[in-house]
Amino acid sequence: MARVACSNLFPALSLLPSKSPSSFLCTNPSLFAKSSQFIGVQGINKRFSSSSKISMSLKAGIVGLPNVGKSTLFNAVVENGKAQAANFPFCTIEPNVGTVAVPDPRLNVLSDLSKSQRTVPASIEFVDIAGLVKGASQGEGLGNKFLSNIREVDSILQVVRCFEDNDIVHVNGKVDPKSDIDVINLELIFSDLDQIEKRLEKLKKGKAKDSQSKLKEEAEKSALERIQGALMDGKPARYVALSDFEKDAVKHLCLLTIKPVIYVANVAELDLAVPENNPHVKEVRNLASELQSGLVTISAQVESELTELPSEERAEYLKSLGVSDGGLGNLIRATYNLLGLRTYFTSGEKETKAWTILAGMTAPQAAGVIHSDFEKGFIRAETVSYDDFVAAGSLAAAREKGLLRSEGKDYVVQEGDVMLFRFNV
Ligand SMILES: Nc1ncnc2c1ncn2[C@@H]1O[C@H](COP(=O)(O)OP(=O)(O)OP(=O)(O)O)[C@@H](O)[C@H]1O
Ligand SMILES: [Mg+2]
Repeated sequence: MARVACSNLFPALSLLPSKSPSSFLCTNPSLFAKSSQFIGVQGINKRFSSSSKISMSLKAGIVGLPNVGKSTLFNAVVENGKAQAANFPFCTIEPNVGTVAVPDPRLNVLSDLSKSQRTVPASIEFVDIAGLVKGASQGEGLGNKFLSNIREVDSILQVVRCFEDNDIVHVNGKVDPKSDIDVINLELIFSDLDQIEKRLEKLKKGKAKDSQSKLKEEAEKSALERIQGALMDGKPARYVALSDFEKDAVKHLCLLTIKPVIYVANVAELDLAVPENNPHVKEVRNLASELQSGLVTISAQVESELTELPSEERAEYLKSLGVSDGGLGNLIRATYNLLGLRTYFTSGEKETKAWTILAGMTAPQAAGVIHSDFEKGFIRAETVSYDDFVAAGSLAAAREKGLLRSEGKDYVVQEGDVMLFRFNV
């Protein structure tokens, strides 16, 4: 997998021209960015919530029992990741946070066609969280502190130990994915139940000031009662069908079991070529599908060793294990999709860049990801699909062939669109 240095994620900032023309056709958004306001990919979170009223942070939390390989995975996935990873439980206490570039082969194709000076991938954040043990919701191990770290992420990557190694301590004495998954899920359920109980107590007092708040409180109460029922049956909150209004009403609780999950089967290097030969992996696959969640098989150990090798030796090492790719790229992309994220591109001589949006965002909202002025002054978007861009060879050629569409403010941006925004400032 081609890895991209994280320093690429934060483009050099340039100043807005002091006298801006009233209408721009923007091929290079960073040219029009004010240095104090345009803060690269990381700034996206803020802009979504302020200008588009879409609350989004792009965090995926790495969760699991102690000593299963979470920090090892974090170090492999985050460029220059420096989390302490060692063979003893509760090695991690404070969470480690790092930015991860999302690999996307389309970027280099566009960049080559546009002869771009630089290429900037989309990114997400990974958070390496302390290990969880049975009883955490009652304060065992690192207990509630750990659970509050999970509350802050948007999706969960649950690392499940599938490698046998007598030298690596397993907190419950043996490798048993079903029991490990049950422990984690139960603790998350207990924590949610506790929170819901307290909240329902408060809601009973019914302190809503106006009819709108009253309606919202009623929706919250009804949703929480249904979720409580599911949790009592051992089912996560994400199983409960909620209307958009109800989802919004319960959002402030940041319930742990409402977050989407990917199970990460952490295997020994010898299992990487045919993971299904490992019965533990089969077990995790079955459980993941029962729990309506994704599965990615990876060897955190191999991935971390790969980062230590010079790039020319990496392919050789993977070949010796019978694979061409370790699966880290798959994990990052799966996480990106799990977060409900989509990509559109801008591509010109200066740069080709992948921009992150939420599925369903309109053209002005997508423009607002680049700069809030683009959203406020949005006029039209010139758009071509990735495939049409590649077939035509350039934006100019796509325009000549009539493949470039002029879209208005209601246009819902599609995955892989290559876009130019026309706007007033
Ligand atoms: N696939 C694997 N095969 C063999 N050993 C592994 C594998 N993955 C991780 N390990 C080893 O497991 C040990 C624990 O790893 P790590 O510190 O990453 O766990 P952790 O889940 O972060 O633990 P904690 O919860 O205590 O912070 C390390 O010695 C690491 O080298
Ligand atoms: Mg750790």
